[in-house]
Formats: sequence, structure tokens, C-alpha cells
Amino acid sequence: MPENRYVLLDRDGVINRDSDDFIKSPEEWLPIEGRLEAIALFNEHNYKVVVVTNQSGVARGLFDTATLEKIHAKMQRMAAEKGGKIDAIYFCPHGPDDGCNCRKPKPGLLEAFAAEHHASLTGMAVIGDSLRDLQSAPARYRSKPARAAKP
Ligand SMILES: O=P(O)(O)OC[C@@H](O)[C@H]1O[C@@H](OP(=O)(O)O)[C@@H](O)[C@@H](O)[C@@H]1O
Ligand SMILES: [Mg+2]
Ligand SMILES: [Zn+2]
Repeated sequence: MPENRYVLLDRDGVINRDSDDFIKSPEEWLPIEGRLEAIALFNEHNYKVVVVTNQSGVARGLFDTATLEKIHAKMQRMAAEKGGKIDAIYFCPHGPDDGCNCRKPKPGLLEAFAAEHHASLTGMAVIGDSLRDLQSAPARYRSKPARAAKP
């Protein structure tokens, strides 16, 4: 049985529009044109899609995890409407000063994914809209240096 192939996507600014006021509700979650179709395309090419996202809005009291789950249910539903499937979503609910290991650029979200899916992070494709997303893949796993595309 061939090993599953994964692509790890950041959420805000990659799948959906980001906001300086955070994405606090399902209504505020709006896909960026073409990105849900891109998830379906990854699937067509036998890549499973996993989302890894910092959601410090929880620690900041802007929304709770129940609301975050509703946002993610909308994302999953809209992806499915375009023929795409998000296999798993890993999020960090902590704030910048909480000292957790899962807030990107810390590797905790990717390591949790790798452990739960029995997947290797070596050479794993990580797509993000900020450098911290790319830095969340520890250098020992990277085939080339992390850099964010010029805006
Ligand atoms: O891009 P991902 O990881 O999917 O999510 C990032 C967002 O959760 C939020 O990240 C926050 O960064 P701080 O947590 O305040 O540093 C702010 O930039 C918010 O405007 C933004 O919506
Ligand atoms: Mg982002
Ligand atoms: Zn965390």
C-alpha cells in the first residue's frame, strides 16, 4: 500500500481571507477565490490535505473553540461542495505569551499531525502566507530553506 502523501496548509490568508480583526465567526470566514478548488486538485493528485493554524483569538477571548469548530465545519462543507476534502485540522488556541509548543513557528502542530497520521515530515510540503508557517517545519525536515513568497 503506497504511503499517504500530504500537503499542510495554513488557514487564514491561504484558504480564506485573513483579517487584522481575526476571523471570529463562520460569517467572517470567506474562501479566497480558487483555493477550495485547489484543495480538490491536491486530492485529485492523491494528496491528502491537512490544515495547521494559529488561532490565538481563542486565548484573546475573541471566540471560543465551539465557534472555531463551526468555522471549520463551514470550511469543510464548502471544500466538499468543490469536491475537496480536508482530512484533519490542527489549531493552536494559545496566545503569543503562553509558551506553548504548538503556536507556529513552533513545531507542535506538525509533530502532532505526523504522530497521529504516522507520517514523516521530511520534505513535507507546507504552504503558508507568513514565514512562521514555513518555519514551523523544523530545519532538519526541510529539503530547502523556508521563505515566504513576496506579496
Ligand atoms: O494564518 P493562520 O495561522 O491560519 O491564522 C492566523 C490568524 O489566526 C490570526 O493570526 C494573528 O496573529 P497573532 O496570533 O496575533 O500573532 C493575527 O495576525 C490575526 O489578524 C490573524 O487572523
Ligand atoms: Mg496565515
Ligand atoms: Zn499552542
